[in-house]
Amino acid sequence: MSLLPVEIALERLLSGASRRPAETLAIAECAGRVLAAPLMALRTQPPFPASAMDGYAIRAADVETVPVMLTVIGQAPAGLPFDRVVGPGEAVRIFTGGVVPEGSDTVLIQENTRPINGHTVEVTETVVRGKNIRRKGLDFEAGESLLEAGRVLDAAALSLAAAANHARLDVVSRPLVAILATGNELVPPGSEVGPGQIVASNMYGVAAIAREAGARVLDLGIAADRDEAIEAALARAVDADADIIVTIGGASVGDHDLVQQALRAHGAAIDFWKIAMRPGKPLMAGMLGGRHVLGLPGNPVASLVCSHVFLKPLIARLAGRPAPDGPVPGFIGADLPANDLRQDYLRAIAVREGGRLVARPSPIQDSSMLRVLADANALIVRPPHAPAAQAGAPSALLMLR
Ligand SMILES: Nc1nc2c(c(=O)[nH]1)N[C@H]1C(S)=C(S)[C@@H](COP(=O)(O)OP(=O)(O)OC[C@H]3O[C@@H](n4cnc5c(N)ncnc54)[C@H](O)[C@@H]3O)O[C@H]1N2
Ligand code: MOO
Repeated sequence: MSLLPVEIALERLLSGASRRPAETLAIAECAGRVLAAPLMALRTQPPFPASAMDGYAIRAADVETVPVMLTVIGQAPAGLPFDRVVGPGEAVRIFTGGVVPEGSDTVLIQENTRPINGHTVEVTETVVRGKNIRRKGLDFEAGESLLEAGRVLDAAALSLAAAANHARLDVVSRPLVAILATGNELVPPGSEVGPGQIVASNMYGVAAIAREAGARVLDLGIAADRDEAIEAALARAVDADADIIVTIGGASVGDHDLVQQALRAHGAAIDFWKIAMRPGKPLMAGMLGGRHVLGLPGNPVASLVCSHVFLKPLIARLAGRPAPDGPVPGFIGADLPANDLRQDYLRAIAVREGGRLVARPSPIQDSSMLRVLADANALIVRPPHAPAAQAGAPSALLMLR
């Protein structure tokens, strides 16, 4: 049986994925969202020559020789411009953010002056012309492009957008990921668990990965291993206009693995099934009327590893976000046997040792073991047919946290 290499599967998955349309939101709602269009400045900042310090607006020529007395002719606090021209021998008391009045060319910090009375100030230090003035447009000019489309709206980007006078922003709308668990044996967490039953756990981890990647999530609950049950859940996903339908379980070859059959019956075209990876071999992908379908294997670790490797980049593509971080270079902390045809994702604990990131794999790599995955902070990525390797050998590491 031929298994599709991970890279080719990912390429095929992403080749059919494009960015969702934009929506306009109040700026207060935009933290962490992605700009859908370049952002232009609606105003100039600062909009006037502004004082950077508390002190006096003066003419530099007047203080070439110090000490010298100047006549204080008024005040310019922030928000209240002084409306007369500063002449020779004159000063205006100014505060940080105040408009530098016409006629003055410099702001002298108040620490270098000594007020004599309300109308006279003694200047004790000379100052370079232009000092402590933020020129008009120092930060940006009206009409300038400030942020690129695709920029994730972090703290600085949001404040910049607000400073440029945008109350609403065009952002990429978030994809909706509908998640369906399948299996007769599954019961929700907190249930009385009967004989042979298993607590459904995967949905929570998959949903967390989806949200973190920038998606909204619709929980379709648990469907029994019956065509009608699975199809009814698929119909709900279509009604909700999900961009990605994720199924969990029923992806393999057993008599009760009905997901692929139900998907086809519902009109889905399956693009690929079975990947050269461990865990995650039975992963399938396809399209259902313009929606992406990702069939994750049921084994808990397989479903989460596949979500990191496939679901995250797919969501990023739809959400207009940069591709998630790929593996980083590191080293293995234990001897590893030669690998077979499946790319391995070994659960490991990576630590920094003398500037090197060294990952020690868990001795048991069973794809049912969530505790091992929760303890791990990295996956050692071993390519297909990698030869046996000794502790200290380099290896790619996909960091989980
Ligand atoms: N003859 C073969 N058998 C299997 C193969 C194979 O190639 N040939 N592949 C194995 C691999 S690899 C995997 S992975 C599993 C996955 O198969 P399914 O996707 O069909 O998963 P299920 O059979 O439905 O479940 C497997 C396992 O996981 C538990 N499970 C399922 N859903 C959840 C959930 N939402 N939360 C928690 N646990 C879940 C389920 O109870 C089973 O124990 O197939 C191998 N078999
Ligand atoms: O590869 Mo399956 O994905 O867990 O055992």
